Amino acid sequence: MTYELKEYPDRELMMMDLADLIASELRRALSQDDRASLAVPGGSTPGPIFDTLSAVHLDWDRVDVMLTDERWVPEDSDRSNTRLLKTRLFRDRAEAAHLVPLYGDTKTPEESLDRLSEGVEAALPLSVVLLGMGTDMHTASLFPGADRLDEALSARAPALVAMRADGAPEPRVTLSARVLNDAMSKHLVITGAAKREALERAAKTKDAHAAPVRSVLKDIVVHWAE
Ligand SMILES: O=C(O)[C@H](O)[C@@H](O)[C@H](O)[C@H](O)COP(=O)(O)O
Repeated sequence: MTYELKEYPDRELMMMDLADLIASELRRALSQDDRASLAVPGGSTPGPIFDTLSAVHLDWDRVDVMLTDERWVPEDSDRSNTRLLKTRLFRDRAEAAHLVPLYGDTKTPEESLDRLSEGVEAALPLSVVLLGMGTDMHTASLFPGADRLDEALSARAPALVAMRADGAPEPRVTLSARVLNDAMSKHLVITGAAKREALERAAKTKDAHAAPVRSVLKDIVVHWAE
């Protein structure tokens, strides 16, 4: 595994540094192309990164932003990653960015998948991807034992895959490993001893099905703070 580990003295500093780093990578992408794209995780970790990022000077109206994965819950649910994105990132200067939706108001993700996939594909390849990880070694919604994990990890995977897993309380949609790995720049943000230990375990595991985060650990920078 070729991941680079960057350790920070504390979480606050890490979140601010990461926001600056993402902003400078987006600026570089915008200097080379008309548009740039950013994929970010939901969950409880990235909120402070979004807070800083939302205030940075950037041609946000030329940036497409999407989630790495979404939980199939309505947007007014506390568990909605879209809601997190809208309240923490899409404000201040970043309000001008274009949201690529990963949720549609249908009963199942499958009913919205074609439409959502079109939007995602139009914004590829990703300029920058930021990923999160769980202690069960999932990243995005690539969960160990998930029903469509094979498809999502395959070299010819579609951009977006609907996913159900014992470790996830609701159905999900997730970017596939192929799309995540095609990004120009990849980052993983983790905090605490348990996630660091899980990352080290994943790197040693041969089987990406047991440790799906392994599938994105090549050419990635892992950012860690206690
Ligand atoms: O919707 C989600 O759950 C995420 O996108 C997921 O992949 C997340 O990044 C990890 O589960 C870590 O979550 P925490 O940051 O809450 O630990």
